[in-house]
Amino acid sequence: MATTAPHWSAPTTRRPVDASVSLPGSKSMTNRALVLAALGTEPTLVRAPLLSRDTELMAAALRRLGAEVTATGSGTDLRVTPHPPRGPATVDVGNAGTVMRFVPPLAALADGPVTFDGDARARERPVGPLLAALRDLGATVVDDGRGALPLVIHGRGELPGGTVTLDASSSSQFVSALLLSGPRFAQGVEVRHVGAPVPSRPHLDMTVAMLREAGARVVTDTPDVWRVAPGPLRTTAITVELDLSNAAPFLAAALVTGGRVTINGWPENTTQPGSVLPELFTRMGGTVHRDPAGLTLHGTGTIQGISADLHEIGELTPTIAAVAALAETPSRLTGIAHLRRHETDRIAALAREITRLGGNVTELEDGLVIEPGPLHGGVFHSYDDHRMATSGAVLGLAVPEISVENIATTGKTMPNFPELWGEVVHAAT
Ligand SMILES: O=C(O)C1=C[C@@H](OP(=O)(O)O)[C@@H](O)[C@H](O)C1
Ligand SMILES: C=C(OP(=O)(O)O)C(=O)O
Repeated sequence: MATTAPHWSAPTTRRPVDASVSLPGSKSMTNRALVLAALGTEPTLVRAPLLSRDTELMAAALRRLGAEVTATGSGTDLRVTPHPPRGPATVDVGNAGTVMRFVPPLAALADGPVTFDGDARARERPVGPLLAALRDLGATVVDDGRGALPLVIHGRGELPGGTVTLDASSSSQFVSALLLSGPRFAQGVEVRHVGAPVPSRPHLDMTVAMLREAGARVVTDTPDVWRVAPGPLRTTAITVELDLSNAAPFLAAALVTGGRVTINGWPENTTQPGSVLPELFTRMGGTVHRDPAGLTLHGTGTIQGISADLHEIGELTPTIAAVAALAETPSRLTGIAHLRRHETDRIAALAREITRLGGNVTELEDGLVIEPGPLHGGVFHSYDDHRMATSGAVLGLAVPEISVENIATTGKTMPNFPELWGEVVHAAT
């Protein structure tokens, strides 16, 4: 008989946390690195990758398409040996947006059919504009008739490529997906976005920067137009930065407890959206200090609410909303309608769960208004969403007796979250 794991009691502390934290690698950079390496001309060492559900799904997908992906050294790096992509193959995308969007263009280069399916939620997440773009670029795509998973790409071993126009307002990953495989299309690719602004700009910058690092020629001199020239990807090593999005709940712990958290090895220059966290959490009441060891956030004992357009940094919303629910003044978080099609409808889920704990939250079409007020304990549901689970943990620091349902869902991007969180809270002075 199937058993359900017990809810996880989120640790509460009345004392300031005082900890230095070493975080695993970035999901977004790991999965880009794996795709670029699989499309390369020679074996590539991916250093310090994230090992989690999303990256294992990506590695498995690339293996299905013929690449070799193996652990090397002490098991902390991955070696990718590319081979021409081939079908027939079946790819499980789980609920990983990066696998669901980045692998279909690569499958369009395969010789043979490639079938994609995933978790129930994956069938609800948008992929239609990407599929239409692939068809325009010469691919044969058979979907379920709704422009969603499950789908089959019937590759012929090459793709003409060329210029394509699409609406990427529901996910930046459509553009990243086409650009990442673009060097291998016969004519390269020119992607033109039309429609409401593309979200998650830093992730597009990350795609462009990593393509260039791997030897691709990318032109971005016109807003909303990206051109990738055809040519080889001659990468031999890619180093993955630590995951700044998963740094968010740990920095929040300093703010919420009036303590100190240092994120070891914070990168000096980065395209990750988490680079805005120091400024954002300063506005919410913290102070930030950088030195060669890393980035330190000190909480001051007060938490201010914030008015912020989070369109570019949507994936940080669940943590920011949790901090906002503990603030002394109201917050207004906007520009994040696209979060309704993330791992779960994050706007509805945050509103429901914070309200359930006594909070005062108004759901907007594109965001949340969060008013100050006392919270009480209860079950915080995670909706199979890693970032919902970690926001429950942030609330639990200050509110006794919160239990998070399905903390294991943090395994999507951070399997060691519960242990590391326990160590940080334990390190309260
Ligand atoms: O390219 C990426 O690695 C990502 C892009 C963003 O997706 P959306 O643009 O769909 O929000 C982000 O939310 C996601 O977590 C990771
Ligand atoms: C939206 C996210 O993930 P995905 O890559 O599945 O889109 C996320 O990690 O917050």
